[in-house]
Amino acid sequence: MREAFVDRDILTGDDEAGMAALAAEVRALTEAVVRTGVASAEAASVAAEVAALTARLKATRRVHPPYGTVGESGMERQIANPVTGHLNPIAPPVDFKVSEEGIVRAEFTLPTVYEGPPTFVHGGVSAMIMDQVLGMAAAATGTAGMTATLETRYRRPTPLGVPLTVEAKASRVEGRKIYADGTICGPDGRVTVEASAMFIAPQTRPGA
Ligand SMILES: CCCCCCCCCCCCCCCC(=O)SCCNC(=O)CCNC(=O)[C@H](O)C(C)(C)COP(=O)(O)OP(=O)(O)OC[C@H]1O[C@@H](n2cnc3c(N)ncnc32)[C@H](O)[C@@H]1OP(=O)(O)O
Repeated sequence: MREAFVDRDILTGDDEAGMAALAAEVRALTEAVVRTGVASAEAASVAAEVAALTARLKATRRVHPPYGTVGESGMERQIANPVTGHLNPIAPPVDFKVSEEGIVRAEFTLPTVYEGPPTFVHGGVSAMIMDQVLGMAAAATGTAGMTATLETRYRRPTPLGVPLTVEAKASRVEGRKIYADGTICGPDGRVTVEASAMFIAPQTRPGA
């Protein structure tokens, strides 16, 4: 456990930018895959090319995904995070800002690859984004924790392909427990998802 938190390569500058550019292309590839109308022979041909590219990347392999340098808020180092990580092709990615008041906020748009019900965002994807924003709001209190509970209330379907806003703030800290609430809103400002979570700070901070 300790090793997983500590032994990380740190990427900076051109190295981080180069990997982020690769992830962006793979993200575009993923969206192209779910929407392509090419015939099966062309799909098979592309699959062979992608397999060759995968083999090139696997030629050198890190034990764990790398970290970036710690940014202003101290939350940006997980550059392979599945919500915020610019190095992770499955991350939208969502770029959060943390205000001095501890409000964590972002605007983002989700493409077709995140579809659940037709034309709408998959509920599990919304929950993942809420877990992240609520966890960051908890961490903004100065005490980061592991998600112990996460309750999502889906008020309306969340549309794909249009600008959404997500926002969260911690409501209280009770010993090792940090409580936070947040929302996702559609372009009309109406709430589509509400969520509340409780985080528990580890007894011994991982890596400490
Ligand atoms: C500015 C700073 C920069 C920092 C920079 C980094 C920040 C960057 C932010 C990233 C944001 C990422 C956001 C995603 C975060 C995940 O996704 S975490 C992954 C999902 N969560 C997990 O895997 C957690 C798995 N569970 C566990 O590891 C352990 O059960 C926990 C949650 C750590 C608690 O274990 P524990 O410390 O042994 O807890 P324990 O001592 O038994 O109980 C303590 C208290 O909590 C209660 N409790 C324990 N578990 C639960 C539960 N599940 N439900 C309700 N109550 C519970 C107990 O009843 C007890 O209550 P009291 O008796 O004290 O009233």
